[in-house]
Amino acid sequence: MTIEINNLHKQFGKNQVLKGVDLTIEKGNIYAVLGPNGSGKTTLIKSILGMVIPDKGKISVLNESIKKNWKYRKKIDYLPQIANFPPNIKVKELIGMIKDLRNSSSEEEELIDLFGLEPFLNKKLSTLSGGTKQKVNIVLTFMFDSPLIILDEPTTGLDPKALISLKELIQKEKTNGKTVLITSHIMQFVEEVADEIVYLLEGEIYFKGSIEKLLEQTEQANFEHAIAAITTGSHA
Ligand SMILES: Nc1ncnc2c1ncn2[C@@H]1O[C@H](COP(=O)(O)OP(=O)(O)OP(=O)(O)O)[C@@H](O)[C@H]1O
Repeated sequence: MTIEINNLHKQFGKNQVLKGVDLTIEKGNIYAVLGPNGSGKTTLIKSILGMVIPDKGKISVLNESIKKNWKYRKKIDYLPQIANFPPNIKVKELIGMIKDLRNSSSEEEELIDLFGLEPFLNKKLSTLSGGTKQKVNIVLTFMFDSPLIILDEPTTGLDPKALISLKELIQKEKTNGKTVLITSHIMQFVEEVADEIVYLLEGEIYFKGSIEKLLEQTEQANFEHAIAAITTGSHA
């Protein structure tokens, strides 16, 4: 088991975001964490990363409780939704900096090649387009060799070629036995990469299972409609 979450609660002020989340993430699968805007996907992911401290509940990552334990973070490669890197440094300097910070072995050359980033290595981050910045973020995430990969909205700004490369990269990591957790609002992308759907609604896991099971349960013929059906159904 890669991640085990029991009875997780988190509120911000009066806003109760997570109200008793129970979730098991098994090794070697690709999971999509879905849910409407504001349903708590990022809060859940940040709780797993130790960036949000839960009010109640227990989280174990790779069979270790994460409470008062920071070493487990080294076993996770994380792509944040919005990466705030210093604007004045060059792409290659940023890559070097992250390598020094992580102090782990990395393989970035192949990834730089895959996303066509060579011409940008000597450019400052502030001069890059949104999609190019996201490609740099992807390189920074995938260049290490951690057993757990967490991607928050990884497709943002990517062109079709980069999107295909990202999908191939995710599948390759799965073949290598990695566990991948993804949030995305792009249903076509989710349908193509995810083995399991985890659907958060009103602070709880409303659905967990394969896309086939979701289609059956919602009596819908298509995935995007099935997801929309859950969302509208609950608020009707
Ligand atoms: N640090 C914080 N302080 C106060 N409220 C917060 C904080 N972080 C998140 N929230 C609130 O918690 C709720 C859940 O936010 P979260 O970002 O987890 O949702 P999400 O499902 O990832 O949304 P989206 O699909 O829009 O990215 C929102 O109402 C948000 O305003």
